[in-house]
Amino acid sequence: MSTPTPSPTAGPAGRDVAPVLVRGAALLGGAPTDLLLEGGLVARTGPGGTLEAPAGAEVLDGAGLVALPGLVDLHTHLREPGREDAETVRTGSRAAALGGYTAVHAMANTDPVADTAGVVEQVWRLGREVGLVDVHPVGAVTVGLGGERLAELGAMASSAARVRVFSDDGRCVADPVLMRRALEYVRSVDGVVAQHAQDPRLTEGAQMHEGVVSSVLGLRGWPAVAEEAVIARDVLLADHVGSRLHVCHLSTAGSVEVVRWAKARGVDVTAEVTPHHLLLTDELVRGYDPVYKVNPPLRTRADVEALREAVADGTVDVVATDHAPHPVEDKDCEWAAAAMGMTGLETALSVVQEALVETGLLGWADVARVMSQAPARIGRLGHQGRPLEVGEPANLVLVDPAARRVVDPARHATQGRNSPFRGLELPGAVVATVLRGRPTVVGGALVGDPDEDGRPG
Ligand SMILES: NC(=O)N[C@@H](CC(=O)O)C(=O)O
Repeated sequence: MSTPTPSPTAGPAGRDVAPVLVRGAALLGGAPTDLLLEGGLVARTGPGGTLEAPAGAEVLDGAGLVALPGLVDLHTHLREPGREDAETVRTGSRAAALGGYTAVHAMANTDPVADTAGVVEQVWRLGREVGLVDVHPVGAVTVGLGGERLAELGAMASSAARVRVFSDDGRCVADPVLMRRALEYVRSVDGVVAQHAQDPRLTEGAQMHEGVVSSVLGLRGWPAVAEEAVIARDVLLADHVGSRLHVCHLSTAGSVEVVRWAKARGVDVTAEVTPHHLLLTDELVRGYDPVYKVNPPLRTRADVEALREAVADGTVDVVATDHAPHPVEDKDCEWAAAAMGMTGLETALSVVQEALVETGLLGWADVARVMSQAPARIGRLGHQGRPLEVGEPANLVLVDPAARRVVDPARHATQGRNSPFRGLELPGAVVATVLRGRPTVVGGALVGDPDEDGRPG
């Protein structure tokens, strides 16, 4: 048994919460197991139906449910500070808990940009105040995401927020010299640069994937090579300077090939794919509905198949949401004017079940690997993504794999209504989420989440 690293965001949940007995949930999809959670930790485990509930314990019936470690998102846009009309740390945290997450990485493209210790500490503190998930701010690589000067990476790393993931996401760190310096710099704090791989010159004015559909629609295309060329450059740079690189939202079959080649060569690179790139294709753009407008764009069926295979064979390490909520007025407009981005926190697990579990590509233990363990390891979160064993932090999600539901964004906790899965029937439902021994979601609904007026949720 290893000792978990103390959590930098160990909030109010923990020692002072009542014990919880999870009864008979299939651990990682395996045998029914009882889990007694006490003092924020897994205190005891046993075969299903063998553990007694201590006095005052809350009992969660796990019959028919799968228990996984709490999900960790490596790529969430929470919009606060600056675009609280799109999302806040509170509304995004609610969506995350309902989606089965116990930690999220909040991207830096806020206003002001999270490029100083002050801004990352503000976001981190807001996350603690809400207390539904651990909010780990991502620090910008360059000042103002401007791509010209390195931001205060060291100050953000040594701040209370303990930033380990740095990204200009939404923009690419296009300058190779800056990218090289950033890679060299993060090494000293055991950090990682998460690159949004998009050559800006090859994608000027691009509106969708460059291919048959873009030619038919007459929309400016976004060639696959604009992503693949940057990934190829960056894995070579990371190799050259001996640093850790993470590639955000891989979207093409060619990107998979480049990452596979780099891993075979021993480059310290990890990669993520989004749920939408595992399920949807550019054919959907034919209706000009901006709900399908996203960066990187939806690609072809062949790309979707390659991405699924890449998750199955470990070339892609992580499924990350790229949850990007936008106000209705920024999405309900003509295609060319619409903002790019899709919500994802409340549907990610269901999409992964649909695209990867029901297709036989992943088992539940693999889902735990790509949605919890690997993202926690990449973000250096010692207290998340841990096995559900005695002495480990009690972060977990209970999923009902037999449930089916039609996605209705109006019922989502995120402020964003821009779900590309709306109207689709998807498998699986999050029944309960537990953060450090305290249930945040029970029966598919939030518990103990005070609203803006302080009333219990
Ligand atoms: N993924 C998206 O389509 N949008 C992201 C940033 C981005 O453009 O990557 C957002 O912040 O809205």
